[in-house]
Amino acid sequence: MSGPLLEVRDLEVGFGRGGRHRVLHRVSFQVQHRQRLGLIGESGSGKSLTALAVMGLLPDSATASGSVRFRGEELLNRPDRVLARLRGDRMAMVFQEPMTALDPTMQVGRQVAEVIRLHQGAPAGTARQLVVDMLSAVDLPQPDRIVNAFPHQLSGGQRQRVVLAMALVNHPDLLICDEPTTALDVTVQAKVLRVLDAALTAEHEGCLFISHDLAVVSQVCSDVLVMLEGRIVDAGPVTDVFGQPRHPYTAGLVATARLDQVQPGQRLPTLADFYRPDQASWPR
Ligand SMILES: Nc1ncnc2c1ncn2[C@@H]1O[C@H](COP(=O)(O)OP(=O)(O)OP(=O)(O)O)[C@@H](O)[C@H]1O
Repeated sequence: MSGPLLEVRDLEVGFGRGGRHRVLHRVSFQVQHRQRLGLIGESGSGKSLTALAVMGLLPDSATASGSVRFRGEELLNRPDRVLARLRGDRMAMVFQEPMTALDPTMQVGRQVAEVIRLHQGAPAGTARQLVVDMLSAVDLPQPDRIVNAFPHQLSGGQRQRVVLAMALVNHPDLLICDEPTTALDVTVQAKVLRVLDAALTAEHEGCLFISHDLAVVSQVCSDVLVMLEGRIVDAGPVTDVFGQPRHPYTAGLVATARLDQVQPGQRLPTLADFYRPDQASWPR
């Protein structure tokens, strides 16, 4: 397909009467097919609101203007039934805290099956094998047992992998991740990132990956946007933006993350340096 997967142009979001308290200022960027675009910036810079605007999940108190086009179709300020059709089907989102996406009263297998049923129309029974395959693909141990577990019986990292399974099971074109591993400890974080990397590689999905962690973004993403006080201040391939930052704010971020010790021209390590996903094992 020609044209970008996602095109955000002059997105402005404000709160208060008439959106007078503006928090996003003329935010413009594109996500191409198969591109992994990182979005970094400090707390309060506007990363989450950017993602929520794309997903049509801004709070009612927000006023938004500009344009958000997904595969050429305008989404901004469209009715919720149009956006609900796209969410979980062509676009999916993973939040920082897995319990926001999970129902504590329902077995996780049923929750994954429910997503399949809603969007693929499959009867609940036929989905079971696909659910087990999906839980196995996100590297959950004993998936045929975990399918019957309730969220509170799983660890944080296991829950986030269930959420990833729910986000990926309908093969969305665009996956938005908002700090998906921030709540996890470092080893579990690495595991969830490996699963995500394998999924994105196997499915050729586009990804908007929000993080405040430059090292994580340099591992997962090919390109990056740097956001400061509601504006994009730097953008480009990860190696360029982190290797030769143009904006002083980016230079400061890089200095504190010590990514400046990477020699010019030297490739930053990526997950592929540590892990080769088995593309054939990804369930369909
Ligand atoms: N519902 C709301 N009402 C008023 N202001 C809000 C609301 N939600 C967010 N904001 C403001 O918008 C700005 C951007 O918030 P946003 O959540 O997008 O930041 P962020 O970069 O994702 O931060 P974090 O990394 O902490 O999640 C902040 O100044 C925040 O206070």
